[in-house]
Amino acid sequence: MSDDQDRNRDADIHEWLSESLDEHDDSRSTEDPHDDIQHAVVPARDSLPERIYLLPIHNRPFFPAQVQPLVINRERWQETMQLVGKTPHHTVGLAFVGETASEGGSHDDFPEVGTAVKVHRLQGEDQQIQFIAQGLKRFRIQRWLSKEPPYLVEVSYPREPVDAEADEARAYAMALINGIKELLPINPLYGEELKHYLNRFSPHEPGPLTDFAAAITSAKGPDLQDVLDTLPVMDRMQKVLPLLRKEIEVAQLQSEISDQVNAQMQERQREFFLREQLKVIQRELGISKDDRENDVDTFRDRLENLVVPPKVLTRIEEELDKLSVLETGSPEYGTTRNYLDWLTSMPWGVRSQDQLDLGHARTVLDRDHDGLSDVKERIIEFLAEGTFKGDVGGSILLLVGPPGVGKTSIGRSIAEALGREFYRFSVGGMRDEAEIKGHRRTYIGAMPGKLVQALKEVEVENPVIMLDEVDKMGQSFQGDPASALLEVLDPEQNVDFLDHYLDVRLDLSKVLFVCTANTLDSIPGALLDRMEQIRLSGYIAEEKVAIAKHHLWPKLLKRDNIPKKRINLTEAALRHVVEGYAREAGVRQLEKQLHRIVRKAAVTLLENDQQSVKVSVKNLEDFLGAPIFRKEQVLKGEGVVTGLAWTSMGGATLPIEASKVHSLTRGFKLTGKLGEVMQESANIAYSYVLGHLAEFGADADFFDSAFVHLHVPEGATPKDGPSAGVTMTTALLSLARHQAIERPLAMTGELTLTGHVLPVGGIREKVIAARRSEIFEVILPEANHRDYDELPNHLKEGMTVHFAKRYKDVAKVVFG
Ligand SMILES: Nc1ncnc2c1ncn2[C@@H]1O[C@H](COP(=O)(O)OP(=O)(O)OP(=O)(O)O)[C@@H](O)[C@H]1O
Repeated sequence: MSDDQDRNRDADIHEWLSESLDEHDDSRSTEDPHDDIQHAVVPARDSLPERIYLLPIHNRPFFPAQVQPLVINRERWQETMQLVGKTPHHTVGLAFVGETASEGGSHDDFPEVGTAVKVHRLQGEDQQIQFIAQGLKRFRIQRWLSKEPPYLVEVSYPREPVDAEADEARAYAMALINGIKELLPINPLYGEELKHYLNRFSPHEPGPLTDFAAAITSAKGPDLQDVLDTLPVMDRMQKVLPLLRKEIEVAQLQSEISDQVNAQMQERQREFFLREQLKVIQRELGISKDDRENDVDTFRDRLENLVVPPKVLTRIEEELDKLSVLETGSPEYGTTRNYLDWLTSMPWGVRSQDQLDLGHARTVLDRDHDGLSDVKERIIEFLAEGTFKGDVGGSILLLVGPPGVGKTSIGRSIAEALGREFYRFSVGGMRDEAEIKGHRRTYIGAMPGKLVQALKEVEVENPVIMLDEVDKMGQSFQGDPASALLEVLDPEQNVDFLDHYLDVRLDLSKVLFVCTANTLDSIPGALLDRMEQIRLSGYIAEEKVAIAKHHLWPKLLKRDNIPKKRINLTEAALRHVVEGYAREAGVRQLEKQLHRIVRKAAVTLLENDQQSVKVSVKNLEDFLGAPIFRKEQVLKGEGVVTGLAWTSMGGATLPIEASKVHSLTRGFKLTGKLGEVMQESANIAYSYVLGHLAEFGADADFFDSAFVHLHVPEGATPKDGPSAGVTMTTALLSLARHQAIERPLAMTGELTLTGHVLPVGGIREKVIAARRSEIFEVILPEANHRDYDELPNHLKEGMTVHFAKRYKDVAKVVFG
């Protein structure tokens, strides 16, 4: 309501009040329809009028001993009250019509007996009229003068006889007073006011006392009307006393209940007070209680969207309980908080949807990788299988190959093709089982293992996790590496993987594990059995050129934010880089050399303020210096033969030199850091050649007076394996026959003492290595024929391959 409205309303009431209460003396002049009646209302002898207007009341009767504010409906009773205001005595009759009577009521609802009250402090409030009613006397309706509102009646004020022995009446009166006094302390509602009234009543005048007692009970309306109706005071007291007693009982019961409630309230207040005090103390000590609340809130919030297994949930609740009793500053608090942090950071039940779309997978793989068609095909097959199974989880892929051939990059592409998160860590350097399985929480600074860390990071249960260098793990591992890795990788075991720190079971079975290794030799058999091997064997020059052109070079330029056209690397120059500076199986070295070119070119651009720089075969050495590899590096001469080796770094050409040191004594000496197996095969070669000199066209007694030295460069690189048998034999024979091998030719194969050539591993890598060294003629064991046939065409193209069953097949190719 606006202020204006407020003021209007006040003015309204004012007008009405002044009209009704103050100016009643002039009221004769008004045109009130009840004027004639009003004239009839004249004060009774003891100032009680014989004609009074009636107001119906609904809750309970009003007693003559009461003084109480009343509220009535303005619209209905305004007129009545105006008329009352115009009377000299300001008296109105209140009569109890019952709760069910309608607001206006009908004259039938009115009882015979009511109470005349004096109207004080009349006020208007919106819909209501408020006044203070001061009870005067019982009246009995004698005659109805107006049966419509404003109701007007003629009344009498009956006598109220005591009708009893004085003592008896006094006894009742005392009982009433005592009862009222009893109520006082119990029910604060009556309080001071009541005490005040009590002083005014005396046992000698029991009528008002009885009415007052009735009025303060919460008895029902009709019971109270009965009291009002009862004129003989003795009878009335007999009716009121039980009502009062009942009131006392109720009040006592109420006070008991409220005592209990109060006690609880007090306890709560006390707790609140203590907590507040604690906060103050904690604040002073620099520990805030809010930290704990924040922590608990954070942990609970995290659980909201997770599907936490019941056992884990129980553990979390236990730990939260623990947290609530620990000092926030204490080390235990820190440990528990940390633990809860991990427990609630696991992606319980959160999985990404696999995108099993072969077309998309092919696009991703082709976009990121040149060549590797067979590898890509294997991965597509693997994904196709997953499409049928509906899930690729539970498999372990193993990418084997030399460094820098794109194993990591393939792993990433698999994750991207599937739409999964990717996480990679190396197990190569790992010393301790705890790095995989976590420390027990009892250790200071305990941490969960890598797998738990991975899941926290990726926030899903089904990422692609790449474990690098699984072949290098065993070497310095405390505990059993195979069993630790199996626990992680094996679908049978990893369903409920137990990290020592987390100490609750974790399901790793939805993870797609991709391992990488350079060789298979040091991978425990139990593990190898469960892995799907995919081999990346290294690149030939053409592939490297393509990779450099399409991937490495653009990537490097982009990384340094150099526009493509400002450094122009010719294709011929690129080929030179591949052949002269980066001959390893992978492309890391190549990438490094290209990076050098970019760096140097950038300097040239800036220093000479040039728009662009051209890198061609002519000026390549300005950027990279002299080539590291030269064609003439392939050793030649009597007793020198090129072998083919296969190491974890990929395939390699391996020159073997045999030399006659002197002719004083017969003897045989080996150098070149040869492993045991290789030394044995050297001895076999020596024995074999010694026994077959004549057969292969050499002096039968050549070795009788020859101290022979066999060396395998480079001397610092450890070498082992039987596959150089054929090569060493050929080197010795070349020495004995005094015949150098003039053409580029490489060979591999194990030799038995009886001259059989046995199959060897790594045919693919070896062929690649030969091509890289620009050797296009090779001798391979006949038993490896199939391996060679399975090679992709671009590797076989332009190659001359001889397959040898026995050594004499080799000798025939080499010496004719
Ligand atoms: N076939 C390819 N096509 C395009 N880029 C390639 C290819 N092979 C390798 N690369 C790039 O060569 C670099 C080295 O590859 P990556 O790191 O994947 O090798 P890796 O086999 O994992 O090596 P390591 O065993 O040393 O970890 C990467 O930048 C990669 O993108």
